[in-house]
Amino acid sequence: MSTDDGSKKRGMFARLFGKGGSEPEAPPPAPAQDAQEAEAPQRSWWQRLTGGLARTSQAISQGVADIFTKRKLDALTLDELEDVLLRADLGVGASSRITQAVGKARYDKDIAPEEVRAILASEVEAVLDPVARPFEIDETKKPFIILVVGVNGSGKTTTIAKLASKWTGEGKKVILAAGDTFRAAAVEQLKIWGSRFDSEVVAGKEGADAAGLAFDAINRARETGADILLMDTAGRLQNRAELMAELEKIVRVMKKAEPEAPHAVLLVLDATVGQNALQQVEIFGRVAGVTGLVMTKLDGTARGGILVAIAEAYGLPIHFIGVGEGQDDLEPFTARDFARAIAGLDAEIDAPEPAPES
Ligand SMILES: Nc1nc2c(ncn2[C@@H]2O[C@H](COP(=O)(O)OP(=O)(O)OP(=O)(O)O)[C@@H](O)[C@H]2O)c(=O)[nH]1
Repeated sequence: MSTDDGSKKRGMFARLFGKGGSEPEAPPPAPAQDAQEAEAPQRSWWQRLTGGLARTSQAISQGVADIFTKRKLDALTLDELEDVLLRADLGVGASSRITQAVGKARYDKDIAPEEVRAILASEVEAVLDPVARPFEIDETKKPFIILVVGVNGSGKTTTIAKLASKWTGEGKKVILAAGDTFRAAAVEQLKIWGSRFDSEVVAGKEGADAAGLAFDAINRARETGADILLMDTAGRLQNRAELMAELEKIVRVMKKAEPEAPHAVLLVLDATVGQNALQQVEIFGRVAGVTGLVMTKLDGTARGGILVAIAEAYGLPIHFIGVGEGQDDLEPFTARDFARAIAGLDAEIDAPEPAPES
């Protein structure tokens, strides 16, 4: 790992747990829950969500306002609307459907930008609703084994820390497996998190075989009666065949320890990579049998519509979204909130009934 990566990770660690400037080696002084409470943000989830999605919603709202203020709804304005939606990465299918729905509502008449945004929200919600699935842990499977995969820097380790913190807070016994065996610092970091959540961390030597580690971690989780095993993996580019073959091997070897393992495979996607995320879903899905998605860094992009394009293309469950680096910035995904947030609506306004066809 480069020094830059190291300081970036330490920065993330400090922000997550309020330990400004702490090195990974520092002894953990306070339980994560206390640190979290001490730092408890005053903002509600809705405020964090709308704040995180502000770049996307501003781009859409501004685009819609520029098109529809004092102009009639016609073929030209509809084309312009479709462009705004495509630029926000909503994808061809959703953008054209939304545009058609808006056209149907008021063709050749004036339409207020707010009405356009309300129609947009209801169309986006319809696409997302079938994929917005809470992440379920099957308690009959003990340990419940979760493999976390994704490209470098997508937010896997952060997501693991946030999930482990949440589940240990709910009284579950969680074991972490430091499958990023290439980076000593990643292993160190998981160990520190583990001590904060009172979770054992199974780690091998630097450069150890990640598949062997997965096998050991499953057995260790069994021996200790853990409820959940969260397995980190090294970041890998989806177009690097040898790294993807290694991931395949991890899954294969896991099945030797537990035929049904992994019970869940979470693909962590960085929203800022745009359309490349679609290819990641395709390839990780094929190699690792992804069961659900976590989309991070929606706060870092004006193209948060990518989530809609992914939902439409793959129909995979979306379990969590990340809208910031803080511990509270990862939340279960809900279609309605997301749709309203990117359309720049507040939570209460409902979409107008479409006008009857003439
Ligand atoms: N703004 C923002 N940053 C995030 C979010 N989630 C993660 N990050 C940051 O993204 C960076 C990379 O996150 P990691 O968790 O280290 O990513 P990783 O996938 O484990 O990376 P590798 O181990 O290199 O593969 C860190 O600086 C995190 O703080 C998010 O939702 N929003």
